[in-house]
Amino acid sequence: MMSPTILIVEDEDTLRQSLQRVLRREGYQVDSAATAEEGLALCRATRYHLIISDINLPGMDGIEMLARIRAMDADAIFIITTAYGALDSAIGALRAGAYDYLLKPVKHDALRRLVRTALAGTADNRSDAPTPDGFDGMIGIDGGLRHMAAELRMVARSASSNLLLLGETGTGKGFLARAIHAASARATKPFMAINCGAVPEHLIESEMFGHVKGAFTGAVSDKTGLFVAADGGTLFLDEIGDMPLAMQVKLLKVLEDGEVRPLGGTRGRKVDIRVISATNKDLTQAIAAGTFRQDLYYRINLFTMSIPPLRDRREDIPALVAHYLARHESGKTMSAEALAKLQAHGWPGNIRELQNVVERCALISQGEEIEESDLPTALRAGMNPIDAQDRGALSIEAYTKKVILEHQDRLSETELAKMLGITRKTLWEKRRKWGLLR
Ligand SMILES: Nc1ncnc2c1ncn2[C@@H]1O[C@H](COP(=O)(O)OP(=O)(O)OP(=O)(O)O)[C@@H](O)[C@H]1O
Repeated sequence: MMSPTILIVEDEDTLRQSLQRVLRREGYQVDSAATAEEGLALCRATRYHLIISDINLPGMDGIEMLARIRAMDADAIFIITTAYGALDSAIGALRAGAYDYLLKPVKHDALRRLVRTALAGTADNRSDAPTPDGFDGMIGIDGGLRHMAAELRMVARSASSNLLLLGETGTGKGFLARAIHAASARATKPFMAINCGAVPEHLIESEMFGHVKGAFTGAVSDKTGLFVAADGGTLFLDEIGDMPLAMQVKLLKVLEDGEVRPLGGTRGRKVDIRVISATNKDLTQAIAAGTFRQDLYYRINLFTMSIPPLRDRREDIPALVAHYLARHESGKTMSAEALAKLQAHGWPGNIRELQNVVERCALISQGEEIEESDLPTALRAGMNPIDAQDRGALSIEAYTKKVILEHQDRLSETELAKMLGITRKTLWEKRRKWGLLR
């Protein structure tokens, strides 16, 4: 079998030569060019499987060259090299169809690995067969998440860019992180997760980086940290906004160096990790308030994706309900009236809340069909209605008044107070102020 052909376009002589040497040693046929114009000329004569190019070149830049080569050969795979400070242009390259990017200074290990993954299955028989798409079965990918579909595929393809997922609680940030991992070239390697808000501060460091025996009281044996356990794969940092500042500094250092050292250990270890972080906090506000480091923020969010709350993707509710009912294996279905109620609900707890409601209904309903009367009281009573989202337009006071007037006939004072998130005493005081005492 003919070995794959690679073209390197790099204006820095020593770098170009070293990249060429590393890849030749791997058995590839490698040509090189010092400018985009020269690279284009070579591409007219030879079809390369893979092109590795710097973005910043004298004359025509790497992205322009990418577009021109693409026009001649739609199958060529591009890897872009870029300095950390110019990551924006790497994102531009990914959007223009580059397979992935490598940060300068290019690490030989990372280069070998990425080239191998990029060429896997393409060597010598570049086919038109579509690659399997890890998102095909995901609920909402053709519905309320369809605006994210293209971006998701791009993010999965670029297996090394760190990603930040934003969304309210229960919108599926953890679910999406897993899906992205599973659809990426890292799929055969581990996916590890940690909730930065749930692990006590003094344990986070050893959870993430591990420790050696005797590092602190209670460290009775060596412990492997998540970074090492996830090597080659994906690390999911949930609630990153809750990470203590001291830990943020340490995390930043690991992300910069690609090396972790266990607590009490003397030697570092290289790791290759994609970090997917998630938060329901406004990190820019946290940065302004001094509780989140800006430099870490830049490291973790090469890409940002916002997952819409369930109330903004009501079209997905029937499919989600069907999914959770099928999983319950009771054969029960949801009546049209009950489904209508579910679609009118505001779902402050998003998909997780929906899942709980459906599972509970499947358990308690008597008949084959889940009726409106099987739904939780709060939901039937129209608490947290979908139009609660309009409250943003009202002042809190006006909203509170509206809720009291709308619901006081069928709710007790305790239920009303709970719905408004205030105490009964506060509710009474507001009633008195507005002359609404019962
Ligand atoms: N597209 C989807 N299809 C099916 N189930 C989903 C989908 N998205 C999320 N879920 C389910 O919804 C539940 C909540 O998702 P997940 O735990 O990922 O939310 P989250 O945003 O990470 O929440 P939190 O911020 O509270 O940790 C999970 O049980 C998950 O399996």
